[in-house]
Amino acid sequence: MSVDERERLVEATRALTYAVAVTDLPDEDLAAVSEAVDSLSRALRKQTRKRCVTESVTAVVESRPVVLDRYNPAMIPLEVRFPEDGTAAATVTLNAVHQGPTDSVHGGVSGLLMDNILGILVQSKGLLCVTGTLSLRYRALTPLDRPLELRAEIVDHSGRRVTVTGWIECGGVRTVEATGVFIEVPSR
Ligand SMILES: CCCCCCCCCCCC(=O)SCCNC(=O)CCNC(=O)[C@H](O)C(C)(C)COP(=O)(O)OP(=O)(O)OC[C@H]1O[C@@H](n2cnc3c(N)ncnc32)[C@H](O)[C@@H]1OP(=O)(O)O
Repeated sequence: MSVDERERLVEATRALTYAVAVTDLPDEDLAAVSEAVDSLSRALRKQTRKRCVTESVTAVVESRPVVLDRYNPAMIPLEVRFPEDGTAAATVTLNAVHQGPTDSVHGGVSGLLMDNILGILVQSKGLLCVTGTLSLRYRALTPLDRPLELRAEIVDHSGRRVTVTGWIECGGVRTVEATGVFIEVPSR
């Protein structure tokens, strides 16, 4: 399968996930849909690989934007830009698939987004790290269906520890603040 066809399949699958999350069809109409979806799963499983397709970490450089999790339909694709001020930035809109119990973005999903943008900023500097500690402060509910602005900046690098802060804003209101301590590891 070519990469473009894979991306098309992943996009279609995300659209299906959204449709499943919000469909209000009566139960009697769902059986046929489930049957069709099961049949698609069987078709795809005829040939599988062990892990999801990902971009190589060493391909992440601050001179060009990168899309994280482009080929994993269960993750949130994040196009990360690296402005000249040395930070990382991304814009993303989430929907009902990622809702928490308060009709807003699930807090764990916000944590995932923060881990990703903080981590990829560190990686873009050529530092191979894993997340050691990630702290989050939820200042306000993060809305669904509206563009969210994500940002990350490195505030300290001492020894193997790289400290990064980041935040999520919506309409100029900061809803989440994060601090991550990333630990340099030997390249595998
Ligand atoms: C397209 C592709 C995109 C690629 C880019 C994608 C970006 C996505 C980002 C997601 C990244 C992840 O989710 S990574 C997955 C989640 N993280 C993990 O699973 C990490 C699991 N933990 C570990 O592997 C380990 O505990 C390590 C590597 C973190 C540390 O073990 P170690 O190597 O033995 O190091 P150790 O000697 O203990 O400590 C080294 C130094 O770090 C400090 N240190 C150690 N742990 C911590 C900690 N949790 N918080 C603070 N500081 C710590 C120590 O005090 C010490 O400081 P000093 O005494 O030297 O001063």
